Amino acid sequence: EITKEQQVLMQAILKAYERHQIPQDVAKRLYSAEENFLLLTEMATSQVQVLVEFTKNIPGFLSLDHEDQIALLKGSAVEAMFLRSAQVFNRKTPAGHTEVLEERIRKSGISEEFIKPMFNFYKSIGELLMSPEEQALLTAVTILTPDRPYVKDHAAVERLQEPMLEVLKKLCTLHHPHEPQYFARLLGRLTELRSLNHYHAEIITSWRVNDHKFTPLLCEIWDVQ
Ligand SMILES: Cc1cccc(C)c1-c1noc(C(C)C)c1COc1ccc(-c2ccc3cc(C(=O)O)ncc3c2)cc1
Repeated sequence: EITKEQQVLMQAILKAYERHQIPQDVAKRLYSAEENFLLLTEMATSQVQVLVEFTKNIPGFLSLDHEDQIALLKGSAVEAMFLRSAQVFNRKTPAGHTEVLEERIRKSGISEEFIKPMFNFYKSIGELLMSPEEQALLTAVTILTPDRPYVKDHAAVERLQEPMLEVLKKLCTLHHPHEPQYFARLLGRLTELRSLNHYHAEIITSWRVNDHKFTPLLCEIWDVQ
């Protein structure tokens, strides 16, 4: 049977225990727009590094004209990163991971008018339920887009992109036998990506107006500063 003094001791301990919760704002700390921007900048910079390595492994890419290689990378970086970050949003990882990324993008100083089309795109990519092969090929097809600004030898880029499109088309038929339109839907996403490019250029400008700093690699690939 618990004695009186044991009761008193227990109450004192319980009271002290309940008091030592960390303050709710720290527990649920919503990162400031500044902190979110810095983390996203770090993610984008590392993503560009990974993207360059991926691109160098696309068969034939390194035999393209060197200036065209740069033009293709600069012209496709944002689109490739939308595709890559979209996989993260739609991957069934423990909820925390995707929520954090979504939360940080929503609270990084991007104006509402751009957030809507961005997340519509993320949702439309998620609905496609692409296989890893389709994701990789779609990214390669995006990078090998012949009509990027400043590309001189269009034909050489087309010769690399065509076999990718052929394989992608076959994969779509294999993976989605009941959806003959699946390949067309995939290519439709590439059109949506182009429009996001324009939005993104405005997002960059508005960040710069608010004196946000980018890393040297991002300045180089996005022609800022
Ligand atoms: C905000 C925005 C949206 C879309 C495209 C761009 C460039 C921007 C954009 N525009 O500007 C910025 C910075 C400079 C503020 C960004 C931020 O870009 C990114 C690019 C990639 C990623 C990202 C995040 C998690 C990943 C996890 C994994 C993995 O677990 O396997 N893999 C790759 C991952 C890549 C996040 C933000």
